[in-house]
Amino acid sequence: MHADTTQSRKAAAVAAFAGLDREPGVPKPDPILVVDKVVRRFGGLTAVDVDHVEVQRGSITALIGPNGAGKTTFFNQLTGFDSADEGSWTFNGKQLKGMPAHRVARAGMVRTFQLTKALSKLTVMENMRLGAQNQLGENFFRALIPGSWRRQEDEITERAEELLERFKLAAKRDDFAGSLSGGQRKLLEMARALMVGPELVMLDEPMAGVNPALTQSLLGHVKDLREEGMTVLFVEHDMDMVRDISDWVIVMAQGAVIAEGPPDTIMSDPRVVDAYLGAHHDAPMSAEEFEEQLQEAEAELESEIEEKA
Ligand SMILES: Nc1ncnc2c1ncn2[C@@H]1O[C@H](COP(=O)(O)OP(=O)(O)OP(=O)(O)O)[C@@H](O)[C@H]1O
Repeated sequence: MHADTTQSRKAAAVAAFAGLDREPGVPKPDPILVVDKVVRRFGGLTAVDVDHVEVQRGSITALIGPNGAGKTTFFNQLTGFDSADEGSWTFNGKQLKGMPAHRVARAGMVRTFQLTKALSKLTVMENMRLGAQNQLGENFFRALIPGSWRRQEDEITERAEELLERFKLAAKRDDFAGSLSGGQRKLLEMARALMVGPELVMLDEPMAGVNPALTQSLLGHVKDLREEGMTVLFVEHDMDMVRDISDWVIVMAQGAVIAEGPPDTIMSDPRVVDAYLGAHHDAPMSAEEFEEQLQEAEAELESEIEEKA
């Protein structure tokens, strides 16, 4: 990828958000995904209650929020791994509600999954091939045409090999996925999702368990997806990553979208600070805020010591 293309993709993403209201549900200039009134209840608990949200095509959008905010449940609904009780959503203008996961993937929207125990016992290559099969579903008619199944198999292997090369996992091709490091697992999760050539890639905590030495390389891979014209929506607790790579941030709390905005200002939005503090979760503090907190805590400690003395 040439530097000027890289610049223009990033610049286009930034320009698309310039001047937008920082309100939940704000319309985007060219949304690839539009969600309306999606609700998911578990018994008496309303895990997701999203009134309206849009994801801008060609951008990297972060979905953040305290533990239990409903981010994973929302991801599962949009990608057909769980059903919504109410609401609808369109991807490229096409209604997706009720569509099973493999058809959602075929339509161009995929989500990554953290490597499960069962997948850890398969090789890297088997994981890649399975990724394609699961996502594509079975095509019985094609399977009946002599030779076409074989051809499809060869195409899958070829694509898997290209992706493993790109993600620097080619040497690990025949190793068990469970033997990979945290960062390599994340690369495999991303590579698997790309097996179906998606337009929108939804990453589930791409930084979880990654050694700091690999952070930059992983961030680079995520940025590359945008440079290739894909849209990225990711759930992440690592605020450094959110600041570093996202063009726009959507914040969920108690199932609803409570704030949206660019990464440099969203962390100081009082609604966001309240949501994190209310949930007793690590607040996304700036260095200055952290310093302030530290000084307050030290002052409190000193006064306690003085009182006791
Ligand atoms: N299958 C389920 N059955 C019952 N309750 C569920 C189920 N899945 C999720 N929940 C509940 O729904 C709420 C939202 O959970 P969810 O995992 O979507 O939040 P999250 O924002 O992804 O949290 P985290 O950041 O900790 O992963 C939580 O209160 C959770 O306990």
